[in-house]
Amino acid sequence: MKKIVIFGVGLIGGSVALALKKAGSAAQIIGVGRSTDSMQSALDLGVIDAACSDASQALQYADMVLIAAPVAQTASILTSIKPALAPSTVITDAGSTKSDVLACAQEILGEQFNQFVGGHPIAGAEKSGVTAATTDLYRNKNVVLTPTEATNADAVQRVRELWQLCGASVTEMPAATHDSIFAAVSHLPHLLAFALVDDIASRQNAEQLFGFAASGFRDFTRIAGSHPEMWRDISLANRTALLSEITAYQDELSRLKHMLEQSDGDALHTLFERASTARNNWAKLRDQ
Ligand SMILES: NC(=O)c1ccc[n+]([C@@H]2O[C@H](COP(=O)([O-])OP(=O)(O)OC[C@H]3O[C@@H](n4cnc5c(N)ncnc54)[C@H](O)[C@@H]3O)[C@@H](O)[C@H]2O)c1
Ligand SMILES: O=C(O)C(=O)C[C@]1(C(=O)O)C=C[C@@H](O)C=C1
Repeated sequence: MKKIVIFGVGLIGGSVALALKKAGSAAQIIGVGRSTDSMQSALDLGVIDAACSDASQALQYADMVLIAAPVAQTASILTSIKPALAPSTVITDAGSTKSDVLACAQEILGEQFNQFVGGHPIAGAEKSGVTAATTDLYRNKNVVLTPTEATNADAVQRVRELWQLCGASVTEMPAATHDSIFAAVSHLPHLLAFALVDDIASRQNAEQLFGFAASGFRDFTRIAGSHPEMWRDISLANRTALLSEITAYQDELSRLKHMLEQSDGDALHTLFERASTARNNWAKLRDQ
């Protein structure tokens, strides 16, 4: 790869750039951003080789385009790319939702939709911006690709190689499967953390409550410090799957509430034991 253009040089896009540099890739890395300040930071930190404010100019001789901006920005970015998109350029993205991104790519790219490979690195943080980017963010992490029947196999292979160069393992699945999985294990947990912190913060004695909150609260709510725009976009894009997950969680809470109302210690113990075993098994497998 000789040239990659990254739209959105924040935590995710910046970490791809740093990982490519660490892997010794000779690719020229061009950043296209929304704010001149963040592009200047990306240049100052040596994350990108050059910043460009004109999409057509940035795309000249590009082998690959990576969109790493909030998912609701996908349409305007693809629209800006389309007039200058050569048949040999592969476009991919890092968005946390996939059905919306693919629908948007199909509509905007038309016949060139076969050059688009949906992607999602399953790695991140509650921090955002290029200053949070790290070289090893993707090392030993999963990346999901969501090619369709229309997707060019060579394009998929090139995106696979990009993430492998960043140290990740690549899996493929349909976009709808992706969105239902991540509604359950990523999007719902973020909403729960935001909701809990918002509830505590809006109480009259919030200062007192926060004053005594400790590591349990910190672990449960770390992700409530995440980027509001990013999570607004994810929530709306994956609204249907997320609504089902909220209902399932409300049902579980209702069962728990009933056990408490009945002072049913056996039922509570059984539930906690089941959850504790599942959580510990998951952590063991993950840390292997
Ligand atoms: N943060 C995570 O944990 C995580 C993990 C996996 C995937 N993602 C996905 O990756 C994408 C980027 O997230 P992030 O955490 O890097 O966010 P970020 O806020 O750190 O970076 C996003 C960057 O995109 C820029 N941007 C916004 N609109 C743009 C536009 N129209 N054109 C060009 N640049 C634009 C912003 O200025 C910012 O620099 C999102 O789609 C998110 O869903 C995030
Ligand atoms: O570690 C975090 O802070 C994250 O939220 C990362 C996380 C997640 O695991 O839910 C968040 C969103 C992404 O799309 C992928 C990963």
